[in-house]
This record gives sequence, structure tokens and C-alpha cells, in this order.
Amino acid sequence: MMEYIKKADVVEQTSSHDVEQTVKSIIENVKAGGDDAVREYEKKFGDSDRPVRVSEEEIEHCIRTLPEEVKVLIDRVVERVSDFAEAQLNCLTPFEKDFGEGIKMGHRIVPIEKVGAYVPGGRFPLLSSGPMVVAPAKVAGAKRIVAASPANYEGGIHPAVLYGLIRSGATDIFAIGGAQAIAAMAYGTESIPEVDIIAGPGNRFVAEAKRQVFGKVGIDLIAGPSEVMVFADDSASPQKIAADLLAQAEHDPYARAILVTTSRTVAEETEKAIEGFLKTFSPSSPAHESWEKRGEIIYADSLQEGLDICNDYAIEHLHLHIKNSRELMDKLNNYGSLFLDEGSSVVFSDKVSGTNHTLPTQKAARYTGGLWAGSYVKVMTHQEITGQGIQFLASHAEDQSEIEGLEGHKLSATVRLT
Ligand SMILES: NC(=O)c1ccc[n+]([C@@H]2O[C@H](COP(=O)([O-])OP(=O)(O)OC[C@H]3O[C@@H](n4cnc5c(N)ncnc54)[C@H](O)[C@@H]3O)[C@@H](O)[C@H]2O)c1
Ligand SMILES: N[C@H](CO)Cc1c[nH]c[nH+]1
Repeated sequence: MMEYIKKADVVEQTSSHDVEQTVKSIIENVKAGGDDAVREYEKKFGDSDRPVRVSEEEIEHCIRTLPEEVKVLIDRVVERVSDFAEAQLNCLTPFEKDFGEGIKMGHRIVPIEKVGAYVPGGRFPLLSSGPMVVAPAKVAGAKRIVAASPANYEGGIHPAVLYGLIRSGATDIFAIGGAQAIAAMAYGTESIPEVDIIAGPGNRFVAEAKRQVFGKVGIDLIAGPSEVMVFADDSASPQKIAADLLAQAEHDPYARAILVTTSRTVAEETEKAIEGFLKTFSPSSPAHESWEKRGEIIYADSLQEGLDICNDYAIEHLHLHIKNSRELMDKLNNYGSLFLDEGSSVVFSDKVSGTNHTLPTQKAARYTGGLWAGSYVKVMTHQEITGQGIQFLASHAEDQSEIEGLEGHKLSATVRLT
């Protein structure tokens, strides 16, 4: 039987009642008040009173003054994320074929025109998030990519984040964040264009805002406060596990870091290692609260029980610190992204390996694997029915419409029968 060696005290959901209400009123106010409301919230939550749009001069200044070594890092991220996005998109192919005499059907892959890309930046400037959200949209062929990120650095977006947005192909950039940015992109304001889909990660307010605007616009997925689960056997290094758990815990007090292990020694040693590492972290790090309130250590008495726990948690990042972990891959069905063996640090994918780091949280991994170029396209079907195909389908439609009592449907079929 599984046993909690450390259990989370509070597993507060992203969409707690308070967050839901706060976000609801922000969305209503932005809908009614446009730019003025956005600016008010920017002052309130971000202490920013700058113009919402990032100007051409700011963009040119950023490109001119950002140190070359930083540009090299960001350029590499853009290139690798774009390459992976393109490889994935190539797996989606248009087709057309005959499904019986005179029945031609198929689908086309058509890019969504206007994308809203949210790039988080409240606590830390996440340098790869711009490329992660914008580059796949560019690869998919979006015409307009509106990006929003909080003005949290010297009155603007952090220059390295801004550079990432420019290099990835954002067409309009706004220095705004939180639920007000999501509302502005969903409903449009005097200066912020309304988009067709909003993508990108963020904190509880951002994730909840995306949930609430869904329907008015499309969204990629719920990608809220970071989560990681390490599944380890007795071959694992507690030091490495501890570091991997804290790497995600430090994102947000609401982040969740969980160890599942078949070894009691690994469980105990990892807990000690985490406590040791936390003493070296800055007192203001969100990792302290995250680990204290939401961290978990679970003992599993067999490999199979551990796998069941992994599938049940449907976590954002699932990291297997297990020898020959590739052999377990087919037994795992619910995760945002999978990391095989201890060498595959989640941090590599957070930054630069190339898979998208915008990943499902709060069990959204039960139905999605995260943001990808395919999130930015529509798979649209079509058909062309002629000759024999009309005879066959009209006769079927007549009979079925008769049972359904739909006279108009029957008529539409009958008028085609000769
Ligand atoms: N799941 C993923 O794919 C993924 C990827 C990267 C980052 N993340 C997550 O993104 C998040 C980044 O969070 P962040 O806060 O640093 O930046 P953020 O940009 O997501 O949010 C900052 C904004 O939140 C708003 N806000 C803050 N406190 C508020 C309050 N009390 N009421 C209303 N609005 C408020 C403000 O407008 C602020 O600008 C973290 O939770 C991190 O774990 C998730
Ligand atoms: N761990 C985040 C996804 O939950 C992504 C990220 C970006 N930079 C650092 N981390």
C-alpha cells in the first residue's frame, strides 16, 4: 500500500473561489473600461504606469543594447524550439481520399489567424517562455501574434524576454500581465487587438483568466503553477532528486513538487537533502512555501504501484530517476512531458532542449500534452459528393431523417435523388 511520508497541507486549486471572483471582476472591468481599466490594474498589481504598447523605439533599443552573449542564448532557444515545433507540425498532414464511389473527403490544416501569447514575468523573467509560446505560432503560420508580458523590469518587459518575443515573431507587444492582459486580448481594447486564441503559461490568476475567457476565444490549455513528480527507485541519487524538485518548487508558492519512490532510504535522504538545500536558498524564494505546504513524498511498495500513482497524479513534468526507465514509457499515460533517466533534467527542457515548456497542470495532462504548433492550427474537413455518392448518401439520409422526424433534412436529400 502507498504511504505518504510527507503530505501536502494545502492543495489549493488554481480556481479557488477567491481567485475565481477576483479574475471575474477584472475581466468584467476590462471589458467595460478597456485601456483605462487595464492601466488601473497594471498600477495596482504591477506598479506600472507606462504606456501599454511596447514602442518601435523600445524594440530598436532592446536589439541595439542587449549584450551579444544574451542574444546568443535567446537565438539558440528560438532556433531549437522552432525546429521541434516544425518537426511536430510536419506530423499533421492534409489529405483527401475516396470513401466510396463519388464520395471524396479530406481535411486541410489551416493556421489560426490572430494569436495572443501570454509570457509570464511576475516573479522571474522566464527567458524561454516568449519563444515557447510565440515561435510555434509563427511556425504554424499565424498572421498576427500579439504578445503580453508584465512590465516588471525598470518600467518595461525584461530586455531578454522582449528580445525573445521579437526574435520569435511577435507582431504586437504589450507590457501588461495577469488577468487584465488575458481579458484585454480576449475582448480587445482601444489599443490591444482582440485575438482568436490565447496561449501561454502563468500563475493562478492567469490560468483562471484563460479558463474564464474560453469560449469567447480559444485557449491552448490550463498551464498554471509548475508541477514536478520524480519517480525513483533505490538506484537514484537523493541529491539530484532534491535539486530537481526544488527547481520547480521555486517558481511559485503554489508550485507542487512530489517524490514517489520504492525506496524508504531514498525518501528519507531526499527529504534531508531538500532541507539542506533550502537553507542555502534566499529566504524570499517561493520554494520554501511550496515545499513546506505542497511538497509530498510518497512511498510505493512496488514499481506497479508507483506507476499507478504517476498516472493518477497526471503531473506536468514526470521525471523517472530509474535505471532503464525507457522500458516504463508505455505504461505511463498521463503526464505533460516525460523525462527518462536522471540525466534528462527538466531544467534542460524549461530552457532550451526544444520541447515546449508550456505544459498542463492540475491534471490537465489527462487530456492534453501541452502547447505545440498543432495548438495554433485548425484541422478542417471538407467533402465533394457526386454521381453514385449522391444516390447512396441521399437514400441513407432520407431513411434516417424519416426516423428522426426531420422533414427539412429529408427534403434536402430527396431533391438530389433522380
Ligand atoms: N505550466 C507551465 O507550463 C508553466 C510554464 C512556465 C511558468 N509557469 C508558471 O507561471 C507562473 C509565473 O507566475 P508569476 O506570478 O511570476 O508571473 P505571471 O506573469 O504569471 O503573473 C504575474 C501577474 O499576476 C497578476 N497578479 C499578481 N498578484 C495578483 C493578485 N493578488 N490579484 C490579481 N492579480 C495578481 C499581476 O498582474 C502580475 O503582473 C508560475 O506559477 C510558474 O510556475 C507555468
Ligand atoms: N518550469 C516551467 C514550466 O512549468 C518552465 C520554465 C521556464 N523557465 C524555467 N522554468
